Amino acid sequence: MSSIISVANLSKTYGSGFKALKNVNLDIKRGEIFALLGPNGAGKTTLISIICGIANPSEGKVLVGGEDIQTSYRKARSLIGLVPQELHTDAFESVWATVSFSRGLFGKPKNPAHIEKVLRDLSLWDKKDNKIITLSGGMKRRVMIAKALSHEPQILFLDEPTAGVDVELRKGMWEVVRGLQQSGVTIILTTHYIEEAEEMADRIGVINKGEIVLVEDKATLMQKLGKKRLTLHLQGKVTALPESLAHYELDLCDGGATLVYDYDTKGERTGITSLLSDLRTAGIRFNDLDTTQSSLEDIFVDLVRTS
Ligand SMILES: Nc1ncnc2c1ncn2[C@@H]1O[C@H](COP(=O)(O)OP(=O)(O)OP(=O)(O)O)[C@@H](O)[C@H]1O
Repeated sequence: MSSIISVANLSKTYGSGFKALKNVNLDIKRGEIFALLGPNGAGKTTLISIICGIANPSEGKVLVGGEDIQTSYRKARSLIGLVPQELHTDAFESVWATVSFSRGLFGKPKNPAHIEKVLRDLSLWDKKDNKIITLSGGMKRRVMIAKALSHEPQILFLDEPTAGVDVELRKGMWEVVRGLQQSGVTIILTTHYIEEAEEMADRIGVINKGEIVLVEDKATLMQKLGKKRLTLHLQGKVTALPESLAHYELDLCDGGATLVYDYDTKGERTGITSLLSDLRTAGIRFNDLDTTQSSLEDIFVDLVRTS
């Protein structure tokens, strides 16, 4: 997959002297869903604003579809649709007028067939004549996406697309975003919901204190950084573990009814085979066992803490 966005050596120092971005390098592949994760104040909005040409970098370069966002702003910007967190629009306008107006801002000729397609894709067609003020919160968010898609961009930025919406609406939004990807749009989303990144993203980038601390395929990330936990359900309760098992750093839980062993999936050896053999030697038997993989949330918290 080729890069549709290329960010090189990007830094941003605000007038206050605060360094919000420090030498960021990032490539976004055409057609992917990329999730940018980071705690509050990490620099997500600053990064997106620079890529979209809303803010100027202090150093570095951004290419969008091969166009420099500073020297070829109009061309680069026309490739991007930006869905901000808040809807800035006239509450008394109709859905159709609002979305058509957004297209006009990019100097594109009228294309009612495209606007109709966007509204149908977002299940807003039957609301096209409704005033924005009469729409539910979920519909308003979809209007924001429709506005961002009105000028046929190849890239869509979604800044916290599902912040504060209920679980059902969130899942509906995920469907919409997947559909957009299938239609060929590259999607970059910022989110505080780890579950959202886990569910949606092809790749994940983690930003912390203005630095990109990790960019990885989601599946590789989960595998590489994920720890696994083996839980053994013991036949009888055990009050203390023999010295011979000390190096496994086992935890006795549930009043001695279960034994928990954390192991690294990265390691050449998990230690499971020898653990089971040593348990047998120690006379500790179990009825059942299960393993669980650490979630992206565990990985993220670890990364942000240690970086
Ligand atoms: N205009 C500005 N002048 C000075 N500092 C700023 C300005 N805008 C943002 N900052 C600072 O830069 C840092 C990064 O802000 P940014 O909004 O990019 O973070 P974020 O990752 O988007 O956070 P959030 O998740 O809370 O939206 C913050 O510490 C913020 O206070």
